Amino acid sequence: MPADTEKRAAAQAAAQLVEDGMRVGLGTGSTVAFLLPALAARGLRGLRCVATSTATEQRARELGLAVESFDRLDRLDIAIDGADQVAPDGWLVKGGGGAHTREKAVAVTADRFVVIVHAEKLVDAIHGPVPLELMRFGLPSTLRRLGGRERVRIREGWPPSPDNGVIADLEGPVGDPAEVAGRLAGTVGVVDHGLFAPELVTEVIVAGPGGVEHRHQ
Ligand SMILES: O=C(CO)[C@H](O)[C@H](O)COP(=O)(O)O
Repeated sequence: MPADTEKRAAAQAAAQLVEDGMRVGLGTGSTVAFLLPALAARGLRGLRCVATSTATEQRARELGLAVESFDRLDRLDIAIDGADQVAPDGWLVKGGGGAHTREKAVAVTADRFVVIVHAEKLVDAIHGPVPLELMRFGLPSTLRRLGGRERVRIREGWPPSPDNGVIADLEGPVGDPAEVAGRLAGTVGVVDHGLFAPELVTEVIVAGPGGVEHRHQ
């Protein structure tokens, strides 16, 4: 199956998990772009959605999905999002689209966090680049404490948007994701990082040449 066919298949499977009246977190990216029409096509009643990026919000609204501010909801029934890497131990890398801080905030709010990927996202072990969101204030200091510019590459052509701070990537091997995630979380100036721990994830839906597989964590 070509990647887009697989992305669509994973997205359609996830759309089936949503029921009338649910509060739904909508992720960001090209796989989620297939989720939004699949969800809209279900014609569910009383959905209340929050979006992890302005791009997702705009597209969801165009499709007639009711998107509200995340300021108004403190619990979600389900959140559905893509990923850049999925490791066998359940660790994820997210943030290829620079939305990982919002995506994590939405994921932790949901009773059920469902990840939708095509088979190429499966990796043997988590590796760099790991997306970062950094405060603009004191950026040189944060970069130095993270290991300098050989270790952290600021994404070119990503000016600060209403959605994000400074988006960068931590390069090189990751080793133990839990250790790296802890170190990044403890680094002043790092808003958040794209490592998602297995405990955050309820289910990964993987679409590959053999069909769609639901992996429960
Ligand atoms: O984390 C993300 C955006 O910040 C995306 O979910 C991730 O990059 C996967 O994107 P795609 O579905 O386009 O491969």
